[in-house]
Amino acid sequence: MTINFRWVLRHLPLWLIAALIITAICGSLEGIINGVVLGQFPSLVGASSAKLIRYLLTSSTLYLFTYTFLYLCQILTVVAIKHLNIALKQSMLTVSFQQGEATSHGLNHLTNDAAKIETNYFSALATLLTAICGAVLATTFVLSVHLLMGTIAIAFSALTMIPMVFAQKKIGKLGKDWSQANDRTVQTANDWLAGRREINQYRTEQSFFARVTGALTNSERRLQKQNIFQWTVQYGSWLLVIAAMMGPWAIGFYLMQHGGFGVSISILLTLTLSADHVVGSIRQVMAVWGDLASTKDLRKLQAAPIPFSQTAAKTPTAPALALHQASLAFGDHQILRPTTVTIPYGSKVLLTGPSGVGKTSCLNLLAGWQQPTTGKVDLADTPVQSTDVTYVPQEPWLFTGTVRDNLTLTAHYSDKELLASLQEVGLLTELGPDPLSRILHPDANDLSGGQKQRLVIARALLRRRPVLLLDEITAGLDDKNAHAVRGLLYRLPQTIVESAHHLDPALIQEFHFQTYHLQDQQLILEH
Ligand SMILES: Nc1ncnc2c1ncn2[C@@H]1O[C@H](COP(=O)(O)OP(=O)(O)OP(=O)(O)O)[C@@H](O)[C@H]1O
Repeated sequence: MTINFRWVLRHLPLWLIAALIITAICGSLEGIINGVVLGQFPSLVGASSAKLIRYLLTSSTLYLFTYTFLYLCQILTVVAIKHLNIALKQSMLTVSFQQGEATSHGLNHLTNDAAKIETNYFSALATLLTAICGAVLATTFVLSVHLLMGTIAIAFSALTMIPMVFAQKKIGKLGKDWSQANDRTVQTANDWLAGRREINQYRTEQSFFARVTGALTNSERRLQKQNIFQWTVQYGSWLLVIAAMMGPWAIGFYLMQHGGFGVSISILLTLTLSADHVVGSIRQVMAVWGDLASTKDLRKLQAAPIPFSQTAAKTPTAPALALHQASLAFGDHQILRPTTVTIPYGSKVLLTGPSGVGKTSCLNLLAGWQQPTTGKVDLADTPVQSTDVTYVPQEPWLFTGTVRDNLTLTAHYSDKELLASLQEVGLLTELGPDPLSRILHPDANDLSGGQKQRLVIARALLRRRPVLLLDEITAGLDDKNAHAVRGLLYRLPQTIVESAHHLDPALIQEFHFQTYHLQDQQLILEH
């Protein structure tokens, strides 16, 4: 999806577009008013006081009129940019989420790219509107003063567009280079802050700081390169402005000397004054064109946002989970060869295998989070979706908010249900006197790793979905808690597929677990 002019029009209310056009036209009359007002000077020589006062009042009213509209146009532009920024950031957030983009990339789009699009595209479009209005009005005036000389002046003005026509592609590419360098800066800054402890304990502050600074310098250098190139193109346009002024004068002088087409020095004077507004507006258009071009690649989002589904598909009761000739590979790294396995509802399955063999990837496949390379993964004969199952990850994620917020995730559950789920995972007494209202900060260590894990399990228990996928959930728990949490989960009637290095043999036997060992890209049934 591309953020372009059509997108902008679609995201602005009609009244705002109309008001912007009207105020831009009325606010661009300065050039003409200058011509009209200053053009009357010769007739004021020896005029009466009354005429001079009338002249002053009329001139003031005309300037007041156009500046007031210019002000209103700026205010409406601010309103329009607010609308567009909200829509842009909503789209960026949605696309990053739906495309599974890395957090640092998503944040880079939302901050740096969005800021650049605001300045160099949205604001630039507003400037373009006023510049075009100014150019059109000044052109009309110039042509009405003298058709031939006006046409010549405008034709020469058009020359100033040439550098930008040739440079816009390169400016766009430089803009993209800058964004990629920025991405790297955000990534290294993220490492610097999130990896603070490792960096400190291994005394590598200097080299890590050098990495961040290097990335920062690189992105600033790229921005500088882009800006210098843009100004160089601008300089080329300015040089052509000289031709745009001297050319019509030369022709005008020639016609004056040979007495052609009624060209006089006063016509040339008026034309130069007003044509300067044509050239000035076109020069502004050119500068803005460079800004617009610099965002060309940034405005291409990875995809169009898809509206969020309101309701999860209804999952049938007691569904079987099945791999049908399902395989998985990341590029040429094969994780699972075509495999057919059926896991009847209520089964308890253990997935084992050496580190890095692909257990988490297989769980992601069963969760519908990862699409198989070939074959399919079904739940009750329809492709499994992430909303059909509950996946409890190795590293739990808590959201900023209260324990209640973290359990409900905005769904409706009674306090009784929430407290019961905390009780089930042994957290009820550990979280203080009013556990549901306790505020959590995802980045702070106000809960231990095991407590976080149990809170996420409580969140999963509330949902009672037919399949529970557990990925190393006991990594942060002591033996007693691990045994208790597993005992609780295994007693549930749902299907459970668990990937774990540390097993609980007694429970595995008690709940009749089937063990699949992942080795050589094959799932081998052991029991
Ligand atoms: N999205 C991905 N793109 C490319 N490669 C991936 C992706 N996800 C996982 N891999 C690779 O697949 C391999 C298996 O990773 P996976 O996390 O599934 O292993 P694992 O058996 O769960 O490991 P561990 O027991 O250490 O957690 C790794 O080499 C990993 O780098």
